[in-house]
Amino acid sequence: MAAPPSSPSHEVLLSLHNAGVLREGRWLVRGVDLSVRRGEIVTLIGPNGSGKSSSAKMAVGVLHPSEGTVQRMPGLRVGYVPQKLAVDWTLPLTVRRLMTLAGRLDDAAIRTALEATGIAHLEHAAVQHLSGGEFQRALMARAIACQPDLLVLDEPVQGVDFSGEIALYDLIRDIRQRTGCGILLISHDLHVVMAETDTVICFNGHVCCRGTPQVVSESPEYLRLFGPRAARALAIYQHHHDHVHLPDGRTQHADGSITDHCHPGDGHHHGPEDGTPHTHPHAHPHPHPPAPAHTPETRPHAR
Ligand SMILES: Nc1ncnc2c1ncn2[C@@H]1O[C@H](COP(=O)(O)OP(=O)(O)OP(=O)(O)O)[C@@H](O)[C@H]1O
Repeated sequence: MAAPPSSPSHEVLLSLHNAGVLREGRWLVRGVDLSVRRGEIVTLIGPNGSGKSSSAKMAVGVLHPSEGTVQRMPGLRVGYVPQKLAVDWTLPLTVRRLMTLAGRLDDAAIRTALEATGIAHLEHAAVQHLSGGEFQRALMARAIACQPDLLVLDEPVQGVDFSGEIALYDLIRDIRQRTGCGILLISHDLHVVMAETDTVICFNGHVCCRGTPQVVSESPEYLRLFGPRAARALAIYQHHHDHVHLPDGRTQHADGSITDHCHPGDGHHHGPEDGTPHTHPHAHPHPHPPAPAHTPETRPHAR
């Protein structure tokens, strides 16, 4: 693996060009352009059902694009933490066994990954008895054990309380720092965008907008919504877009027209979806009305 870079390199690990998935006549997501370089953290945000997981699945090859292309660096090693894992919870399963389900790993690789994720003491623990945060660490250990070039993490903080969330983001930052891998991170909560994120891409059935995160502590609105504790560790980004997502899921364009879907090629957009601000009446401090911060009770759990 390459030496850890201090900033993202120019080596592109993965890129999606105008990629989309069509199922039973419906586009799950469409018009996705994104790339991840070695050492770069790219975070996908957006509301439920906006196409983040479908895009990640295209990236790792679980879903094949119905249109567009997905290119991976030859020989790319990918570590993937899916949003859902099909595990039979009635069968005894240790952390060690969980790590080797997907393929052989030698003892040293297992130990190193467990130590890096802070759960070496849980190697022989039953997965069923792990806390939410421990389980996410076990999944992370599994993903990094093969020394991936690219880590794809689909909502890695689900089922984890606030301080656990911060600890997991610290861990992700450390992994990037130590190994220099690229990271594609998915979150549907605006407030969990990592400060270390190089690029944030906002989905809403398509790539809605993208940009660089900005420190949330500078945003009074964000502070009011999520509180100063969140602002200390996390970041937000400024973006511009040329359309409004209506509550019923339709899209109102800058020309006033309303369509069921929104796609870069549908003739309604006035600027490229490449970070260049579109013709736009106003800039939003955040991509969409943010979802309320999860409480432990409302947060979806890994199991
Ligand atoms: N295999 C599938 N077949 C049919 N529809 C699907 C399939 N997978 C996902 N969908 C639909 O595609 C849309 C996008 O789903 P996706 O899981 O990509 O969204 P997401 O942004 O990751 O959402 P969340 O934040 O809730 O995880 C959703 O409406 C979902 O119901």
